[in-house]
Amino acid sequence: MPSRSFPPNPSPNPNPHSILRTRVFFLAITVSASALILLALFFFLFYLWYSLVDRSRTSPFDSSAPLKLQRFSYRELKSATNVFNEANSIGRGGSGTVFRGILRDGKSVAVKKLDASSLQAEKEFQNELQILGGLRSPFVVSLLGFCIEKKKRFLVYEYMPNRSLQESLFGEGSGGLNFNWDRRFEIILDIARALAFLHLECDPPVIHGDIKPGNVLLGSDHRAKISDFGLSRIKTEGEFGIELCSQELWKSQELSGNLTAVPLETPTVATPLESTTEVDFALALQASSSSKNSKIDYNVKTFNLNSLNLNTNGINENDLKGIDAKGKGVSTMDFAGEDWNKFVPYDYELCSIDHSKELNFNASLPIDDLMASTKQWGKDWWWRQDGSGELCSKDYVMEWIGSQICPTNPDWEDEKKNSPEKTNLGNLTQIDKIEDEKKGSNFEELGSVCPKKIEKKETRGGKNCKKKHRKMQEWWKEEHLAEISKKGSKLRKLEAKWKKGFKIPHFDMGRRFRIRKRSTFGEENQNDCDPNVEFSFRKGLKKKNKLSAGSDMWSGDLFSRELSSTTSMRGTVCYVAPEYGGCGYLMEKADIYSLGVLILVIVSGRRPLHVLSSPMKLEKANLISWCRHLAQAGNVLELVDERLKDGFNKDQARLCINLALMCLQKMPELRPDIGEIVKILKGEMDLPALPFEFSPSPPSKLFSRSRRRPKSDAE
Ligand SMILES: Nc1ncnc2c1ncn2[C@@H]1O[C@H](COP(=O)(O)OP(=O)(O)OP(=O)(O)O)[C@@H](O)[C@H]1O
Repeated sequence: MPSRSFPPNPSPNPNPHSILRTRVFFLAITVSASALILLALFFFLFYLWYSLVDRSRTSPFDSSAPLKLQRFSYRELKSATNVFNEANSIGRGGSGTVFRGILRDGKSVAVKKLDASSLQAEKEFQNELQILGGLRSPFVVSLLGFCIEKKKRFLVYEYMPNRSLQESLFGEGSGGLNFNWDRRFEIILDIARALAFLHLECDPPVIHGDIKPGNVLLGSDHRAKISDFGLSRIKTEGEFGIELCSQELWKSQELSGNLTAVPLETPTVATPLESTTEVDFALALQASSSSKNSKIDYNVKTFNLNSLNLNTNGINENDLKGIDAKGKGVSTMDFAGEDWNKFVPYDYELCSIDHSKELNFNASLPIDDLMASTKQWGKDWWWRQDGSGELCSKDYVMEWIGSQICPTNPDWEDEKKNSPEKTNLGNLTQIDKIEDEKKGSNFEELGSVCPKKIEKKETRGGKNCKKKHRKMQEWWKEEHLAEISKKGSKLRKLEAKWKKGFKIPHFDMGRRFRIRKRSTFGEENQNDCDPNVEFSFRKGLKKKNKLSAGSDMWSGDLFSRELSSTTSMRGTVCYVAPEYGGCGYLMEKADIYSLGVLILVIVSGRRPLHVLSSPMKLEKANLISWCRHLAQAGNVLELVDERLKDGFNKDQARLCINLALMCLQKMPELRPDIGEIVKILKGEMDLPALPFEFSPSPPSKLFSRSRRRPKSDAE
């Protein structure tokens, strides 16, 4: 029988070779899969990094731009400016002196020599390099380069032969007369285009933060470019300061019972306000015509110099000694939480507190008490500044008048003799005359000399002084404070609570700011935090006066020019938006507010705050509130510069003024954005309807609050 063959049994012990092969196979798959995953991950991370870097390369952080800045040698700048010869000095700002220079290749440049050992200067230097250094636009002054020589810092700009708008409008031998309407309109459009570039074309957007005539420079063709990015900042992603800010305003309005029905979601395009309850028009006027003088200084983005590619730039790192490694050395603020009681929360109501109390008080006081009360007023200044950042331009005028009401003031007496009209009035401010006669005088002197003279006068004619003082106060009350003197008990309670340390919830997460007056580099005087220390803007003036001799020393704009350069100041008084400082966020709409003021200044040829020689004219002291009154009266064209006579385009002028009013709205959301502004100016878009408070026929109830003289009296 044939034997049955069976298939061979599989070996009970697997072939070790095949096992090895299988293992190697799986290992290879695992390794290659891991490698692939790692590669993919690496690629993803690289892509992420690249896209981030690439994004940061977009304007204004074009990484190549700062590198394009030329590093000048000190020697080169010395020879260009003839060793910084005074004769070549073309201007003086808050942080340094500007010289005209001619480079070896014959090119004209403006060389800004920043004040050594000044934090303000250091901050400006960093900001200009970081922000302006990366910007290229026909509407922005170009930064050509810089120079670092030990502690000295220089910035080199393209030269603008027609200097600043400030000088063109208000400077000695001002070209104001030759500044025709078309040129003014073009300048307004250029400034709007410049802001459009900053807000809309730059990614991330740049907020200038200090739009004013001094920062608008004119080229040989009188086309305008904006300059001075010392206070500017880059808007970082996810910022929503405006909404928060408005919420704060909303809250404060609710608190004071002055409700205006503007939902927080209100679209950016301005719409007429509807009133649900009675609108406190006087308060609105007061608050919106107020100026900001914030001492808060944490918001300005400072540039970390370490982030500069020092090697590429050839900057010696040793040159940068003295700068905080994190770029924070330039910050003047100390967010001290321990001194909360010293700080007051932000509220517009501060500005609307009845000043007549102080006035009445002063009027009935003997002279020495008068001085004491002035001191008291000074304290007020402190707490108004501190935290709230809110100062009213009327307050400035008030304080100024306070210092002027001194019968021994020779200018005042002289002027009285010279002018029968003024003699009758007996108590007029004479800035116009002083402007001519007192150039170079120190504003502080008036404040300090006057009280000394008062002492003498007390024996000679204290009665006289009191009488004049009272007259002045009565007049002032009648003319300017009547509308704000009728505050309800709510407001007074609020004021009382306020002084006791009552705090309104603040959106800035409880941060309060310790304000330090800066003296020299790295040196701060903590005593200045004492709220009992009298803060007067005169201090800033005195400090500044030593350095600068402005033709507008005695003008209304003296406030803005001088204060702008006061240490730890943000923005320029009269130009700075009401929300700036108190809320802490500087947003695009703050620039829009400043643009609104600037438009009015250009159209009217007046400074935003300008005390003139007669009380009738004093009604026009505050350009913004005067403009609002004209709008209510339906006569905005009265604001147009008299020097233009009839040589202006009425439609354009009306458009500009109404547009400015839109920009000057208290609520940032209600202000148009810069894209709309450019379109409106170009005639590509209609101006939205003006809010009802600017319309020619507001409810009669609102008018009843003001005892203002009829327009015919105005001149
Ligand atoms: N590029 C420039 N070309 C011509 N003149 C210039 C240039 N830059 C500045 N100036 C002149 O120098 C003056 C001072 O300029 P600067 O920027 O230092 O100060 P400011 O902007 O007027 O004041 P602040 O710095 O206090 O805001 C200007 O008003 C202008 O007349």
